[in-house]
Amino acid sequence: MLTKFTPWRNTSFSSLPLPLEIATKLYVDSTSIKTASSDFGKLFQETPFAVFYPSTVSDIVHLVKSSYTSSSPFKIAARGHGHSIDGQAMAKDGVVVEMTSLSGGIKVSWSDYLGFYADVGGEQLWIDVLRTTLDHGLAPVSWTDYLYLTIGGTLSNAGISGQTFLHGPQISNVHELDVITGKGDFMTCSKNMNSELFYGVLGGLGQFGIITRARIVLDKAPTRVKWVRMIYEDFDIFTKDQEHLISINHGLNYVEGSIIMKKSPANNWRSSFFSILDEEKVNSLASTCGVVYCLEVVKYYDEFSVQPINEELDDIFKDLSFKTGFIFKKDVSYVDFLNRVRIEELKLQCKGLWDVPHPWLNLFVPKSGILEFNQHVFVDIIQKEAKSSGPFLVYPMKRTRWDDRMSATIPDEDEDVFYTIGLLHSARNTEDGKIIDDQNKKILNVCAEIGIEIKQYLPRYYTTKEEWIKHFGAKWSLFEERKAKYDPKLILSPGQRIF
Ligand SMILES: Cc1cc2nc3c(=O)[nH]c(=O)nc-3n(C[C@H](O)[C@H](O)[C@H](O)COP(=O)(O)OP(=O)(O)OC[C@H]3O[C@@H](n4cnc5c(N)ncnc54)[C@H](O)[C@@H]3O)c2cc1C
Repeated sequence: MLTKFTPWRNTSFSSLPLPLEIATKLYVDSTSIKTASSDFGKLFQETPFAVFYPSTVSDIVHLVKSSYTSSSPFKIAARGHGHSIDGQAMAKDGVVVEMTSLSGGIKVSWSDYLGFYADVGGEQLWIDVLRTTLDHGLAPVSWTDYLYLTIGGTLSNAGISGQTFLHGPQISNVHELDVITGKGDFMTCSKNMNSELFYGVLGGLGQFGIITRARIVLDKAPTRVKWVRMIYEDFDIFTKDQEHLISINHGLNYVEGSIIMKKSPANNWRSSFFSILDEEKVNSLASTCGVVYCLEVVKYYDEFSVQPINEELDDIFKDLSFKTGFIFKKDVSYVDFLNRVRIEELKLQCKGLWDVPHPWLNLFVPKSGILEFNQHVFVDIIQKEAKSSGPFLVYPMKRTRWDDRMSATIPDEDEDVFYTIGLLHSARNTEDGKIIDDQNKKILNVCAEIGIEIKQYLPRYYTTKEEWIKHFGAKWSLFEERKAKYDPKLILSPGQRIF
């Protein structure tokens, strides 16, 4: 049965014939609209016409088909956990699909061909994937630092963390996807089936379809981790050691790094790793030096294993050149390590400091430009201007772990190594947020002036089509072709502001 959904605000919807079961899942109440008009960034607002709460995947198929077949198609944005920075999951005057109202579940299986894998609803949070797979002694291999993000949200970008150098980003660890295209077609895709859609969607910023299921690679889960941080005074030596660590076989499971300076102390909302005394020691060195660099590594192990884990680590660390006396070790459960940011989030939430503006800048920097980046950005801008306490991340990854057929873009350079930078600012208020945003733009300009060919990760500062074309580089024409094929009416993920 068809019904006319009669909205109170937008006449373009009033003539839309929607099946009754779809119309009744569209909400225009102030709470739904307010949530869908805002995100983690707290910098940007865009009001949708309605919010859609699907119960099934076919509800979304009907919704997208209704838009696609309409003479005046409306925009549709899948919203995962809304942890974007400025409106990427919003749809001005369109419909926001609250993916988390689905319950696609998490199912662990095994096949001769794939080994262990999990079929996971696109709306699921990574923390729930972790908990469910651990019940089977298994876990995904590639993570983000924070686990309260959805499968669909991170696979639309890349999904990176300290494991990326070893396993590639999360998009490199997917066997298969179910996707609803911008025409409302439900398609299963993989490397061997509808492969163009598969590669397009992974890192595709939501432009080609809505992910409703992902088949994710699993491996045996460890139970514990050795978690170690080392301090460096010299950026060149710090990055050489990082690159050495990601080059050795059978070495570490996780390699990251960060910048510590007076205004950006050793403990921050990413984790309270250091004890009070150790933190004082590191912060005091940072005050003296102006800026120091913190290498962060992890080695997984099993509590019942006979493997001599400490000796193994000592063997790896003997080749490193961190400052003598500045190595700090912890031994924690695998879950506590992976879920480390949540612990800090809850503390900040109690103090009212989590729901504040987050003018983040995430970049991929070619290896050839990383030393200059340190001088011109970390030292000359971040340290001198001291506008926020960060945290500020810097760690290397390997090009060979990324699949160039996917939409995600990384720096164009022959070197296998490139760096990820995360300037994860929190601002006290909107005014501060704007000041930090201006600093981010200055950083982008400085990189352009000195010729560092960066790529924005979680891109948010492109305002023209030319900038997007430059961002995708050689991939742009394929990106455009895929858009014309899978979302010809430009319905999906308008908040990315590409088309
Ligand atoms: C505290 C914090 C820590 C973070 N740490 C990391 C990190 O370590 N590594 C990392 O890589 N990223 C990290 N991020 C960034 C994060 O991965 C992205 O912002 C991601 O998009 C957020 O997921 P979400 O579910 O909130 O997506 P949303 O913000 O809801 O959506 C993001 C984009 O994906 C689209 N989308 C959402 N669901 C789907 C779907 N099912 N199908 C198709 N498109 C969809 C949306 O339309 C939108 O364009 C972090 C973010 C936060 C807030």
